[in-house]
Amino acid sequence: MRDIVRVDLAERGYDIVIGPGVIGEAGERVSTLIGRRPVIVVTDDRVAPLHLAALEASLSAAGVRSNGPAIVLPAGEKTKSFGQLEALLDDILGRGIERSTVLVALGGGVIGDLVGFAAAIALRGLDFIQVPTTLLAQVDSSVGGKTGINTRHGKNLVGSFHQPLLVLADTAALSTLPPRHMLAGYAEVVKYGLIDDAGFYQWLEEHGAAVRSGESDALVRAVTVSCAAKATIVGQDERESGRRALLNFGHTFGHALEAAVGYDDRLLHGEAVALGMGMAFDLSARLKLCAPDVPERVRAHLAMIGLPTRLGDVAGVTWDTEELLGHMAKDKKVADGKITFVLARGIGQAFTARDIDGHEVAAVLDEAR
Ligand SMILES: NC(=O)c1ccc[n+]([C@@H]2O[C@H](COP(=O)([O-])OP(=O)(O)OC[C@H]3O[C@@H](n4cnc5c(N)ncnc54)[C@H](O)[C@@H]3O)[C@@H](O)[C@H]2O)c1
Ligand SMILES: O=C(O)C(=O)C[C@@H](O)[C@H](O)[C@H](O)COP(=O)(O)O
Ligand SMILES: [Zn+2]
Repeated sequence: MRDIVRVDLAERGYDIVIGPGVIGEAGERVSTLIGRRPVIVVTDDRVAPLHLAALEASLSAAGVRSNGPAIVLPAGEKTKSFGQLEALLDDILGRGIERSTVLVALGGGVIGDLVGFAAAIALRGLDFIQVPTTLLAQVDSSVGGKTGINTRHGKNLVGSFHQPLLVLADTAALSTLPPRHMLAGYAEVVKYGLIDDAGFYQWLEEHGAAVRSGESDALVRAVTVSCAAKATIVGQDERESGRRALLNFGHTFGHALEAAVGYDDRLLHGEAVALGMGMAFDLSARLKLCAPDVPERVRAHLAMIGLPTRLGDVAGVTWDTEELLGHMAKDKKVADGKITFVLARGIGQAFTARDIDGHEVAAVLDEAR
């Protein structure tokens, strides 16, 4: 028996299949869904030696047709770029594909976001399947249809909403994930507890170490609860006109931090989110929206797990508050020149707010060092 979470979006609805060994079932599940349509698998050069053969063997054993060999891109955040998008489209289109072609994204959030965007625009829309291999991708990026790339102006500023046909989250594939990336994914897991599920947050305070170390039952539960939380929100607000903005908790600060670092390995997305969630609670406490001890309760948990909680924890970066404020002003949630913040009245009680005093935001950035 597998955990299966349904993303309920009428004709764009799909299943997320979760559990150890799901990649071994990929062939049967994909073949049932797409029949004789051809696939092109896209992955990165760290995932390819670890998990590509198993996926290809499963697809081939089930008779899934392939339109040429897998495309292997460089690993890392810098691959979410115009240059890599162009190279990917060039390779796909050079194969003389038809609209029946289905792209299969095997990898973390970088591959999923890039391949999803390529699928959205190639021939004005191909179907795609997500096979997420990082914790972050299994609990967050493979679900919900946000696809895109970074630009020199900021994070994810070019992209589209394009839902996958299916998500196959093989929790056993996380056994090869470096610990730092496991932790980065854990930040997005905690996010679901912090935004609207205090019971899940409390469970994480007790079982977070088991999730982090990859204990199968804890991991499957964390991935399933996270996917169910995201599926519910996406089902209510697919294009982020309201409630979906809660999934951006910690991201207004976090994306600015990533932009300031320049998307290199000094700061991973999940690490930026961990820092940003602490700051979102700091801002909430400064504005007397939540009790003053909540930011430290959250930081204590994130730090116990091993995530950064202060800007000083990020080695080799000098932070400039004015620069960070400039990046925050380019957030996609800016409307009428004002940033929409996701704040919280307590754990599990996030909400969106506007007209926040810029001096308070600057003070939070200054004090988070
Ligand atoms: N679309 C969304 O809703 C959404 C949500 C959250 C994050 N994101 C985006 O996701 C990206 C981050 O994704 P990520 O954290 O998965 O990073 P990533 O894709 O860069 O993967 C992290 C690293 O782990 C390697 N890797 C992947 N799977 C592995 C495995 N099983 N074993 C060993 N190594 C493995 C990768 O090659 C890479 O080096 C960011 O660009 C972020 O903006 C998107
Ligand atoms: O799915 C969403 O909605 C999210 O906000 C999930 C985030 O974790 C993710 O990082 C997302 O890519 C951020 O989106 P953006 O619209 O702020 O770029
Ligand atoms: Zn995120």
